[in-house]
Amino acid sequence: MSVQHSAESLAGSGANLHHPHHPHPHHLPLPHAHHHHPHLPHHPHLPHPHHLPHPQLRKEEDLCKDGLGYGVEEEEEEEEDSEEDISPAQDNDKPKILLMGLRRSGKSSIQKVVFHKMSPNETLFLESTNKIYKDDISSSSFVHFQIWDFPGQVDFFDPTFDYEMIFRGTGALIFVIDAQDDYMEALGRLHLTVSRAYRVNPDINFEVFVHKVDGLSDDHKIETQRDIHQRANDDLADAGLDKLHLSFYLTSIYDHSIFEAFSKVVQKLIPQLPTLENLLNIFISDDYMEALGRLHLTVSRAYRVNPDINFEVFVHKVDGLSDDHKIETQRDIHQRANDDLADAGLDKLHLSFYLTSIYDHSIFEAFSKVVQKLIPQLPTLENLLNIFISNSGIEKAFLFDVLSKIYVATDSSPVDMQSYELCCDMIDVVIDVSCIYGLKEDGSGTAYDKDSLAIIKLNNTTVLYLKEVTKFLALVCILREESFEKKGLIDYNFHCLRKAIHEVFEVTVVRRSCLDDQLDSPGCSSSAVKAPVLNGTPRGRM
Ligand SMILES: Nc1nc2c(ncn2[C@@H]2O[C@H](COP(=O)(O)OP(=O)(O)OP(=O)(O)O)[C@@H](O)[C@H]2O)c(=O)[nH]1
Repeated sequence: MSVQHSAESLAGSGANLHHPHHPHPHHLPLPHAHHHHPHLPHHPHLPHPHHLPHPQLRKEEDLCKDGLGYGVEEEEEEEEDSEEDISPAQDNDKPKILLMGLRRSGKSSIQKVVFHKMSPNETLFLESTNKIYKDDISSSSFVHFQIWDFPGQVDFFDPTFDYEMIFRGTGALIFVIDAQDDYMEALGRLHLTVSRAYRVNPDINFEVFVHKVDGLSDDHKIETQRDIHQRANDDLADAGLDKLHLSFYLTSIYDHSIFEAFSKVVQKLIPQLPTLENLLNIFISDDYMEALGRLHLTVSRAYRVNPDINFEVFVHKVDGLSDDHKIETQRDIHQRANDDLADAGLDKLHLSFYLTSIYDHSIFEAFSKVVQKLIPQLPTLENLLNIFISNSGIEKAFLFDVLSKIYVATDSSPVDMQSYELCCDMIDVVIDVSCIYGLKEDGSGTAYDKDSLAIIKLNNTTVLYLKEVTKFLALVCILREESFEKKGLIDYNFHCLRKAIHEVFEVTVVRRSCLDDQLDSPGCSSSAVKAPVLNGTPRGRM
């Protein structure tokens, strides 16, 4: 099928094309869509409830003396033993985190996404909270604490609302401000809330989440945070509360920022944190020490049997490390592994290192490089792509394996991660749309075939162009809008490129079938074959 996106329908989608780190807020789950992205990671710093039993949600004694709306949300999942768990003494042992802010600012969404595995899109259907909702995270998380989600319309002047009692046992107060809305009212409310809370308990950590920033441009985000920061602190200074410290975070449930912000809030409540950090450092180094021993054993043995193997080391799961820590870890592993090889007299054995994570594109990038080393036709493909782009006014061209999204070849200009990600996203969009709208009524047909073609114009005068090359490969290019005016030329050049790529692979087929014939003859060692079986061409024996 062919997927021809009109400029209008996708203009403005910009770089928001389903980036794994920035899923589009309105990207609702689509039926039959094949998403090849990794799902959003759960923040590495915070033990995530996914792996743990569902948190116990408890009904507790009403906080107000009568039913004026500040009672505790009743939960159907009440546990039998909840009575004994909810003794005030135990309550007091656990730090309490309050979630406050105006109505619809996103408090319940934050709590559900971070602690209850709710997908961000599902929060669109959350109903307004009208009672204080207490969520005990103790049974589901390493860190014991309670989150109290307040209804937006909480009224401090209501005599039935015992805010003194609440603030006395509070470790952190998170005030959520909707950055997509007019925030003047929220600022007034923030001031009222924190000043009252501070007078009752000056030890509370005051945390301000400038929330829903997914809807704002980068500049706008910074400007909003600066403005809110300034105004909130001015209000405090005017009230003589200069000592009251507010921390600010830009957050959104549609990316990692909410996990990151919550991690910081929780970390401040853990007195053992410095000790924990030290322990973790030791554990990490302990861990890879054993792995290094294993690596050495494996590669040295393999090398002795077949010195032609490419040895590729993935320093993996680096999403949990800071940038500095990543580099340092890679450097250290590199150094130690090579020292071990030198000690064993194996200086000639070359190891390549990659920092990888399944939660971003690094794993695809690394695999692309690994696979490229195994493609004997690579220099030819690279040359062909160079000729193609220079004659067609194209900035960057990738030859992608559609299924795995690894690129088997690209022109010789440097690869920047953003362009690569953009092209990966385009493949996902095309395959998703084809799966949903491109198959025949009876479900037959394939999402990717010889007619597959897509053109997406972004709002920054960039054009993405995808076209089928072989049954498994697609050409994905990035070009400027001006260059796209010569579409006829691009199409013609593409036609020549496609033909040339087919020829390259056909030659290989012929060579391989000769080789196979030789291998079939007795006395031939299969270790002579280094090139992998390639599905470069739709025809022939591969
Ligand atoms: N774009 C965007 N929308 C969000 C985000 N967080 C929450 N929302 C949306 O904001 C709306 C209100 O969210 P709620 O969590 O119900 O807000 P609340 O503060 O608990 O509201 P009350 O219970 O009335 O106090 C929902 O439609 C959410 O989908 C965010 O990070 N980005």
